[in-house]
Amino acid sequence: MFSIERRVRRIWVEAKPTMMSYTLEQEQTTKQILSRYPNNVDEMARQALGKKHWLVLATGSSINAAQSARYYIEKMTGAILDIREPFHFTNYDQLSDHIDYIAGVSQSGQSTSTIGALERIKKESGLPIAALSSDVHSAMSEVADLMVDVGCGKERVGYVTKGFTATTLTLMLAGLRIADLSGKLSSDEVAEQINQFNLACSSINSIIAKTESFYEQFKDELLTAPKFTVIACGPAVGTINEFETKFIETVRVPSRGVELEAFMHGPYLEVNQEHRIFFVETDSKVRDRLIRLKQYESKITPYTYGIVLEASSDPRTIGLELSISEWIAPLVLIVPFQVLAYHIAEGRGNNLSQRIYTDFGVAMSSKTAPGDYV
Ligand SMILES: O=P(O)(O)OC[C@H]1O[C@](O)(CO)[C@@H](O)[C@@H]1O
Repeated sequence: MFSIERRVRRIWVEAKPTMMSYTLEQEQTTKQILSRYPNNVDEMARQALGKKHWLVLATGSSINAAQSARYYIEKMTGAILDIREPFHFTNYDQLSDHIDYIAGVSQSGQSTSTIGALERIKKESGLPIAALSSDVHSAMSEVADLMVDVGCGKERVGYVTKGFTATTLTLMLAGLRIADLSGKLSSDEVAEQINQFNLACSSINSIIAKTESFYEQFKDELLTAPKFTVIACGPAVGTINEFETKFIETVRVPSRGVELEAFMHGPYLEVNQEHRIFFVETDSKVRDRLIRLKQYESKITPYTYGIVLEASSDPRTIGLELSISEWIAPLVLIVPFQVLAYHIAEGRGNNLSQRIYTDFGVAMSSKTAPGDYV
């Protein structure tokens, strides 16, 4: 295989993008988004300044991105983020009086459930509505007061990767800008946050390279897996939800992301010696509990693996060698799972360039228009 740098350079001459070529674009795309701070999120930050209770509506990878950014935004702003599935919200939920800010997130801007939820809110309230998308002229723009460009351009494959990191980063930066404007952070503290984002974005190609060598080493175990489980806690719960989405879309074997403590109340009972379990560790205050669980499960199945932020000498663990907080970590913790999803799927013979169920979005009216896919 060519080096990551050479593969990144080749993307621009390849006619047809793939999930992997978009994965390889992420370092450059996230660096560009970061370089546009604060202008890219300034309007949203001013709109949301002082708001205490956000309702965030999104589905698929977009809700996973919102969950990945949630704790960072909450820490930065002091606001509470109530993140919900829009279809369920529209048909069953009440619009609480406590809500004072609305954010809809749809990378395509074409998910009818997200647009429908925003339409309901517009009809029932005068709450300010921001919509984040990679297409600011998409159907979602008709209902939003403010369109926020997540800055990655259209992603023309069904299994999004760069749209996920771009959305997560844009949301996090909006949180940072609010902290900056409100005076919650000093200019030195803002610079320290930017520095951590820089470290994270600049590490993406090296995370891809590390994951590919991990994959080569454990290929046989990964390709024959009957089931994947990933366990994490805190902000990394957004990561494991996106792992689940990505593996189900591409690898297509049972895959589940489970929050640490939730795993101990039912899911532990199904573990057998064939299960493949990943543990995602950050500098969490409950990290010891995660490590204890990993030790316990490693006695039941030999197929346990780790992802940690620091370096690791354990071959079964991908050490990202990255000094960033657990709040920012979800921006890049997803990258190993994107790379594994692609290689395991292709290795199992799922040709991801061959689209399937192409009539689904139109048949079920889940999108306003057929996907603009290659
Ligand atoms: O972020 P969007 O464009 O609303 O899409 C939500 C989800 O729907 C899909 O497009 C599938 O219909 C996923 O790829 C995506 O994660």
